[in-house]
Formats: sequence, structure tokens, C-alpha cells
Amino acid sequence: MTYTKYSASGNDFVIFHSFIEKDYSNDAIKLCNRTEGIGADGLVVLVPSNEADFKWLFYNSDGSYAAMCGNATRAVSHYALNNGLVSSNEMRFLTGAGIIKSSVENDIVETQLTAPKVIKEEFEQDGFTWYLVDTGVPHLVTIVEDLELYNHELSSKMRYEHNANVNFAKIENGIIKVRTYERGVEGETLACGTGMAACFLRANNLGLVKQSAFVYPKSGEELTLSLKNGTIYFKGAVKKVFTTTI
Ligand SMILES: N[C@@H](CCC[C@H](N)C(=O)O)C(=O)O
Repeated sequence: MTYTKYSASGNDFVIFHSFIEKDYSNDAIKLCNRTEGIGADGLVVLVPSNEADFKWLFYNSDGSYAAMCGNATRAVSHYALNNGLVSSNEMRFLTGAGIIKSSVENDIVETQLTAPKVIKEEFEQDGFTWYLVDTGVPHLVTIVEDLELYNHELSSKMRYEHNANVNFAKIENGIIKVRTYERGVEGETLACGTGMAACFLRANNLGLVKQSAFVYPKSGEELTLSLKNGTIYFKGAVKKVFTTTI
């Protein structure tokens, strides 16, 4: 079997394609293991679809299934074009959260995420003001003055109480810096696309950023998030790290 490892702003994935649609959660646990496997935050398997160019099956590194992963939408688009699974640099593919549209220009990929849904408006808990939104998967967002306020224990507690990923965001001069605790990785990752989208939406709702903004995750890589007709567009570079046959 041939596997490709990608990094999308530091959020890393093992990707392969197959004609067989089945449960790949055990493969995710083995392949994503950083000591005995390839090592990644998630596994994505591309399978055929009658409705779109292809369908994806996404798993977190602990084997849990997730409906969406923003960074993986960018990595997978690049992979599909590079492996001849699509004939054009513009494509649409089916995820657990719905259809994703994307376009690839060299290493820069822009995807249109699924329409966001607010789950819970502003509420107070443990000394922070939170907002809960589904940008394909659920995300808690709190806006802080200092990203050093990111707290692993609190994030882990909030994650289980709300069954959501947890984001701390700092907004300064119209740019957003984000730290995310991810479900299914059970720790902080270098970037989370749907998390950045949730922080961007919250900041836009509060009037702190315009319809388009630069967002920097923990890795420091630059992403552009834009809001057009109620949907979020997510743009940035991806990197194919290596391909291996095991
Ligand atoms: N890293 C992803 C999100 C992956 C799914 C998430 N961990 C969950 O289980 O909700 C992204 O870039 O959006």
C-alpha cells in the first residue's frame, strides 16, 4: 500500500486512496502513531463517489471518525490533483459534513468550507467567555489578551463537557492568532482549519476583523480566511512531505 504524508500548516495527515469503502479506524491508529507508524494528526482515505469527484473518510489519530477537517480539505485537494484522481484543479468532494469545493494553484489551496452553524451563543465558564459553533465539527472559541492563557487541563475538561474542539484566539490589528486543542488528538495541534474558521467567524461577528483576515495558528504559517455569502473560504499552502510504500 502506498501512503503519502502531508502537512497543511503543521496539521499533518496520512493520505491514500482505495476502491474499498470500509471502516479504517484501526489503520488510523497504527499509521498516525508517532513512534511506531508514519505519525500524523489524522488519516484520510479517498474512495469513489457517484455524487462528487470523490468521497473522503477522515479519522483522527486516536481512530475516531470526524465529519470535517479544514486543513485536510486543502491537503486532500492537492493529493487528488497530484495523483490524477481529478482532471481539473477545481474539484468537489464529499465529506461527512457535506460537499467541499476547492481549487489548487501549485502549493496554494483554497477550499470553501460547509456553512457554519452557531450551537451556543456567548456563555461564561471557568473565567472565560465562550462561543460554540459548528464549522464542520464543533468548536469552542474564547478570545483572550494573551495566548499564554491557553490551558491544557481546562481545554481537556471543556472538550469532554461540550464534545468540541477548544480554541484560544488573540486578535490584534485585524489579524488572528489561534491555539487549538483538538478532539481525537487530545492535545494541542500546530494548526486546526475548522478551529481557525470558528475564531475568524467569532471575531467577524464581534466586528474585530473584516470579511477577510490573516490567521496564524501555532505553527506560525499564514492562512487567509474570508466570509462570502455566509460561507467561509480557507486558503493557504500545503506541503507533500513524502510518499512511502509499506
Ligand atoms: N484538524 C482539523 C479538525 C479535525 C477534526 C477534529 N479533531 C474533531 O474531531 O472534531 C481541521 O483542520 O479542521
